[in-house]
Amino acid sequence: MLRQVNNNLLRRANQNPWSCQWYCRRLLTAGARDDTSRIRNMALVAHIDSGKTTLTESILHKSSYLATPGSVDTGSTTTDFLPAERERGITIQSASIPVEWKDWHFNLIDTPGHADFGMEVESASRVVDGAVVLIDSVEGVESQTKGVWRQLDRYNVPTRLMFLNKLDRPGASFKSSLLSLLAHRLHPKPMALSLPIASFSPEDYSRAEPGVHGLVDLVKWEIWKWDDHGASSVSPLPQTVEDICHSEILPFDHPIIPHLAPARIALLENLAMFSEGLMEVLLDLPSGPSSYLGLQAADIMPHLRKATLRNDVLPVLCGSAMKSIGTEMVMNYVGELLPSPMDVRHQIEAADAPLRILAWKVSWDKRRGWMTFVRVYSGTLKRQTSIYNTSSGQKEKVSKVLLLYASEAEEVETLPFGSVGVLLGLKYTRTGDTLVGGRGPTSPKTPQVSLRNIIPPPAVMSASVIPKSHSDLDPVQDALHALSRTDPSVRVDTQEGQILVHGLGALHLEIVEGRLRDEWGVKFEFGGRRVSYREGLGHGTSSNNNEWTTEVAGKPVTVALWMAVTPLSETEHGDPVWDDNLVLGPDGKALPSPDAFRDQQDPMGNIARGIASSLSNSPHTSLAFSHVKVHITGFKFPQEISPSILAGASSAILRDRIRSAGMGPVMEPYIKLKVSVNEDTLGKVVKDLTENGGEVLDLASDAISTASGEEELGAYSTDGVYVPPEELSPSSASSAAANSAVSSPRLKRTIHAVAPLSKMLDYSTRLRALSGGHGLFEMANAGFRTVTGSRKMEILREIGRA
Ligand SMILES: Nc1nc2c(ncn2[C@@H]2O[C@H](COP(=O)(O)OP(=O)(O)OP(=O)(O)O)[C@@H](O)[C@H]2O)c(=O)[nH]1
Repeated sequence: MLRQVNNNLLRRANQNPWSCQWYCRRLLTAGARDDTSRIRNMALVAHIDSGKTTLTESILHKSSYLATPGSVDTGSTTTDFLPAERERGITIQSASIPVEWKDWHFNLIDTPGHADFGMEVESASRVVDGAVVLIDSVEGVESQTKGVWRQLDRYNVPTRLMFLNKLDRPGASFKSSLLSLLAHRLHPKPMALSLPIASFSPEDYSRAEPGVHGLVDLVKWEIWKWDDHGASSVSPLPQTVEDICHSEILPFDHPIIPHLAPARIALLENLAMFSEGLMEVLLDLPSGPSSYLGLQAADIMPHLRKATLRNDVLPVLCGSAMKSIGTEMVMNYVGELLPSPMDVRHQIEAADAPLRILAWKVSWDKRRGWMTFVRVYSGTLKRQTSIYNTSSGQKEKVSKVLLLYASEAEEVETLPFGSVGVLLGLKYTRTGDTLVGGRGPTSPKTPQVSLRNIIPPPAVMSASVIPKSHSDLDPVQDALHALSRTDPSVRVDTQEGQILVHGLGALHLEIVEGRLRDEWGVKFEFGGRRVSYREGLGHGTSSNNNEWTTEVAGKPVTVALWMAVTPLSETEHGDPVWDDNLVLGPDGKALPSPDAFRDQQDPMGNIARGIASSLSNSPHTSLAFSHVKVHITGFKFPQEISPSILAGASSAILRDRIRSAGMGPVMEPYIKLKVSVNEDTLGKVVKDLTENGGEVLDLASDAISTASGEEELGAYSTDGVYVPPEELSPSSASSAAANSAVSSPRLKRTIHAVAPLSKMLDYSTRLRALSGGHGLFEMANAGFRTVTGSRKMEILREIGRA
């Protein structure tokens, strides 16, 4: 097997851009991925444009995969290889890439930051064991930072490292970024492991130029310096402040020197709060700061690792991905602190257990056909084996197993437990399916429990797809079917003879349109875009009917289903699994989505299917429902009932209840907006927002000004010292904004607002006109809101129901 790997590597090494250095390293570490304790399955996640792809390029460069890092700005990156990604300079699909670094094998997934491609973050979050979350140090925590943070929570990925990126930018602030983690309640104990050094040249640091040229690693007690080409050098720091002043490492009067010892002492003492072992070590040290400075990293790291894995602390690193400053430190700490598959308790997971894998992404490649990205949760997957899809109930044959280096691939014989790879040859598998070894459900060797599914976020926009001619209908439908297999957040249905494609936003639909044309080559027109509205439960008295009878083979069959159907209360939240409704079983617990019931005979699964069908289509408006709570309290049906009759009866009973309650409120999707304009056009932009149903939430430029009520929280500041809560004031946070205002020729203002998505579809054109071309904006989904009476009439007219 090793020889085959080596031949592949040798062939690849002769091709661009695979460097010889990388080839040598791969030869030495080809076995690393077989040692599960050395695998780190991790994702880079963040708000749009925080620098994930740039950091990925820098990691690929530092790990010798690339001779020089590519750039998002010139469309030359490895992971953003789709034409649409290169043209727009944004990531659209997540790309996984294996990285060999020191003793570790990382499976790194670069994810998109734009909320329209949230499905990609959803599926990446499902299969990783840890994540690096980036923030732009000028902006601090942004709306989608919180979005991806919640996605990681949802898939139970507690172990994260934070990377404060873009410290080279004017207006960047390490301290404000650190404080914004607390202000937005991302984590109560962010712990800075490194400190930035703006400059080593006395002329520059005396003028306090912005930028970053070096970092101090507070754990390893060493100093990193980078030259203008991103090459690094590292030196140990002396154990006394006096020796640091007399060393050549830093100019003797460098302003950071007085902060170094307090920062390390604070780090150790704060960490000791979560580790009795480290507390004992510190108590045994002779008194005086030099004993703290002399403590070896090997004595600290096990405590830091445990505290990180338990999520007691959030390790924070910093640098500039564009200048490759801090990249090696991120890679070192990913290896040292993030969990291996063996550190995480997934459902049933072991190397010697029967094979169980999860398909977390499916994509189509003209050359290779269907490519299924999988993670092995137990056992070992071999090439040319038959596997069984517990979700679709179909057998599949694996023809090839690949490790994918973005668009390049290396063929391997096996994928061991805990690893991530790509399978060729699977014909039916969709994102979220569980695949197992063995011959099928009847075989005792086939594991019966499915892995947790991946849930697409709710669609907020749709467009009609009109085939150019009758002969184009089938190819268009096949292409849409294939596209929704690769991207489950694209949903397709037919309403009144029209094909509708639903997506997560305007950009998402634009990309869908481009992919249908370019990748599948089908001929069609895209009709007008429409936001997806929802209906809520009517306020009338609903019938108490809980029975439904039909005839089977001439005999009556009666199904009874008792349930309470109410709107969600103010304090209740919809479940994304149920498209923002809440469905509870007889035990009062949330019912899983119908897809989660793998056994077709399971009565609860068939009832769930019926409920889902009624909630997806209102008898009054044909809109899907939102914010409805269905609590099933009991059921009765003949034992030999067919699954489809039970599902149909459940659907009919709920539909009857909904119909009798009358038509409910109509809801429409809202978006959060962040608009940045010059001061002189602020008035016009705000007026336009309010005229279009928007609500301005904040005109201050930094999100931290909302940090009220953070009484019990504090943070570790630039010098690593704990900042008490009283210092978490708007003024301490606004220094970054003030800096940028001073260095900017015209005063910029940032507007935070919410607005109905339907009124913002042409916002880029509108804003360009209003701001004289100087405005910038970002959008993120803000959920569904009930509309007023007049707007309801407008919507009903738009959808042809009034
Ligand atoms: N000054 C500076 N610019 C950076 C840095 N990192 C990234 N950028 C720039 O920020 C922009 C966005 O960078 P990307 O790497 O595409 O960000 P991303 O988070 O991958 O973007 P999406 O995947 O589209 O969300 C590009 O213009 C980069 O050149 C940095 O450290 N410093």
